[in-house]
Amino acid sequence: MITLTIAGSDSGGGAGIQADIKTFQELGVFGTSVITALTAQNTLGVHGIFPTTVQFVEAQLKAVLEDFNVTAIKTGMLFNSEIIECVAATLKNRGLPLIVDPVMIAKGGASLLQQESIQALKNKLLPIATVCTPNIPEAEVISGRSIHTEQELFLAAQDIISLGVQCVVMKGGHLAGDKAIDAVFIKGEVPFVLETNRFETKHTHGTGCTFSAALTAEIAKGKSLQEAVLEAKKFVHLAISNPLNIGHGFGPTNHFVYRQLEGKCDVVCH
Ligand SMILES: Nc1ncnc2c1ncn2[C@@H]1O[C@H](COP(=O)(O)OP(=O)(O)OP(=O)(O)O)[C@@H](O)[C@H]1O
Ligand SMILES: Cc1ncc(COP(=O)(O)O)c(N)n1
Repeated sequence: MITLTIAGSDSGGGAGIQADIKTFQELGVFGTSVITALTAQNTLGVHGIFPTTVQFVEAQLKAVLEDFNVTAIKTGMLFNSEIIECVAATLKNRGLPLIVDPVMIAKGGASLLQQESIQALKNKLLPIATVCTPNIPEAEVISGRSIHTEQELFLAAQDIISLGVQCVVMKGGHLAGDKAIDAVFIKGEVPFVLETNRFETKHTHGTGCTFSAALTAEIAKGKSLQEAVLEAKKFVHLAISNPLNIGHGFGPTNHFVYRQLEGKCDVVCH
């Protein structure tokens, strides 16, 4: 199986392209990449961003797609509307599963998507996406709705589905409480929730990238959306709850442990 990630490079290795490729590797799929920006980044923050030109994003896309039989694609940091439009135009009509992680702001506060690009994300990329995996602040920006109640969460998910997405995973990692709860909405099906204990740690750099990369790998292997989100939740939970404790700030998660523990992890699904 061959997967493609279209995202930014994280020199610190915890998020972005590096997190995606490590996750692909651990889940037994071959990862290819299109780099949309270089970031000078470590566990203390983003110290600089050097975006790729749209021409070179296009060249990378062409090189990968011409040669490899890619089975699933994910996007992460896309940085500007030119890059979003180029990615959308290239992937349109290819009929490949597309997982869009609508990365907007890094945990340390750096902007990874220019404000004026939200419209391109909504109008060009999400209409061709299979799955969208926003956290709550990202879901609020996309839906234009503030989310404080279950009803508002449901309505925001419906708004995103109405853009053309088949499945929305609302990630609850940033919410308070002793559980880490994600709500899964699949078009035409009853929504469900995936729940684990919340692990108390500051080492959650790249959790969203890791989750969406695991989801992409499982979809590439032919799993159903339900099976793929469950496996991705297990992967990210094990990665968070077995921290590596590296770096001086908000450290990366542990991409090795899933295979060591043969994916054994308690996730409640209801
Ligand atoms: N402390 C935690 N313990 C257990 N699971 C967690 C914790 N924090 C996040 N998760 C899980 O990690 C996954 C990613 O969620 P999160 O909300 O952190 O995404 P994100 O905000 O997009 O991440 P990022 O900040 O890396 O972009 C979800 O399945 C979420 O429930
Ligand atoms: C290149 C890149 N992509 C994504 C993130 C988001 O991850 P986080 O929110 O954990 O900082 C990041 N920091 N850098």
